[in-house]
Amino acid sequence: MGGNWRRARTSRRPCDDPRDRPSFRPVGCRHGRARRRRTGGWSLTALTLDRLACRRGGRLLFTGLSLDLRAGQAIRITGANGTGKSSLLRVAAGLLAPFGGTVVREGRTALADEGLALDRDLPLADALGFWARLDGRASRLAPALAALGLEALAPVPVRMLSTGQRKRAVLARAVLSAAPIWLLDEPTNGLDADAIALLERACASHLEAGGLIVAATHQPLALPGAATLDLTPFADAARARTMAEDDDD
Ligand SMILES: Nc1ncnc2c1ncn2[C@@H]1O[C@H](COP(=O)(O)OP(=O)(O)OP(=O)(O)O)[C@@H](O)[C@H]1O
Repeated sequence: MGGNWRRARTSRRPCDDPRDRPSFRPVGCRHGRARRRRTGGWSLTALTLDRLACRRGGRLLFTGLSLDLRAGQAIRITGANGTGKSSLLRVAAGLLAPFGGTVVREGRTALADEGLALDRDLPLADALGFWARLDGRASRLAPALAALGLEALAPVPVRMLSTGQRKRAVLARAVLSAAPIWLLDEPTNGLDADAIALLERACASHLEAGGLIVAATHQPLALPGAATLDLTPFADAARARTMAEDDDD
């Protein structure tokens, strides 16, 4: 996952199609700017996707997706396999260039996906500690391990972790990162009920502190004040656009 963790950068690219108009704004929630000021968290946190289109493998996956998230807000992204949820997160993280539209990130970004990026031969605490030191967050290692119930696994080599334990380690990195923007790709994959409860608590704390969360998930995930965005209509719009362009040829 080392390649998936990036300092915030702002990318702007003109939308190539003014027809891409539908927008989605999550409802405001009680975790807002006032709370961020109270917690003394990040100075500015926002993620704005404007008329985003994504193309992969020569195929337009979705188009016309707009989203504006501020401090304390969260959204769940749903949609059938292959609609482009993971791709959307990669575009939002700045790892994949949008085909159309713009992405503006205000704040550092942590993408927690299937990648692990922890030294497999190190004990978990040392492997996570490597990143914690890089981020100047060594003192937060123990709380991050505790947040995902990993204390007992601290001395266990990463290669010996189970699927769910590895997923918890990935999520612990998000907690440890101090990045206000969390992009979580199928965060509940492999987690048992207790671990999901811990994840939900960690997410609630993050929002309370003025962070924001985008979670692509097929599973229920309780996120305070979160709306749900179904990617299907945006994938349908992409299909319709592709068909119209084919007809024009
Ligand atoms: N590196 C890549 N190169 C080309 N095409 C890709 C690449 N990665 C993904 N795709 C394609 O993009 C489409 C969307 O994939 P993506 O993983 O974003 O969907 P998803 O909605 O997250 O799916 P799932 O629910 O199965 O996780 C798929 O058809 C996939 O084959």
